[in-house]
Amino acid sequence: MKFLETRAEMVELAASLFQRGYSVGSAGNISVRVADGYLMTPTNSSLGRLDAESLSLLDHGWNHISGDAPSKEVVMHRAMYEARPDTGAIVHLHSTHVTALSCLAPGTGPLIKPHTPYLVMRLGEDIPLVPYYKPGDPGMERDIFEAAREAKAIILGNHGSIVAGKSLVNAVDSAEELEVSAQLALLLRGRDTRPLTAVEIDALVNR
Ligand SMILES: O=C(O)[C@@H](O)C(=O)COP(=O)(O)O
Ligand SMILES: [Zn+2]
Repeated sequence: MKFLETRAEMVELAASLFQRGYSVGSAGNISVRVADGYLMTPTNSSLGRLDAESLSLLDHGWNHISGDAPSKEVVMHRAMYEARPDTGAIVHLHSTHVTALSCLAPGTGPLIKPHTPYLVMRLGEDIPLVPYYKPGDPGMERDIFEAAREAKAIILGNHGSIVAGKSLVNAVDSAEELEVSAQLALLLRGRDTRPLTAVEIDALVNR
């Protein structure tokens, strides 16, 4: 996809997420891999009101080249691209149900169990949790890298989610699926449920 089309797609999909309540205020950020490096949402920008020409452009070494100053979460995005080299775009959200799950006291099992096939097909069987870091803290780099090697979606303790995709459309679709799965997990909490079996999961993952 050409550079101008990529910028336009970022503005359009970010606005769509915002309009449907997946982000509010200036929460969340998005990056997309481009020929010269990475396009990223500027810090303190609203996903609902991005300006294509103000998007931050960073080179392959994540140095700021043009546009407004990038999101404070450069290190978080960088760690995920490094852990998953096939990543074309990353979406970080504070969507309500994922964030609610991320604030629960740590338990023994996974926050989101594999109850539905679409979750497993899109995001795999396990969604890891990385413990709380202050937003923008470069200290999270190792934890994000390790978690991202195992999964394309991560729950950020007391914060939200970060999701990688091969393309921006793919990352947005997956972030939406994660949010709905978190909502289901909260609805099912404390109930006797039937997660998919190992055989059923295998048939989805290896289909
Ligand atoms: O939660 C935070 O502060 C950041 O992770 C965030 O979502 C928005 O930060 P910027 O992208 O720097 O605006
Ligand atoms: Zn955030």
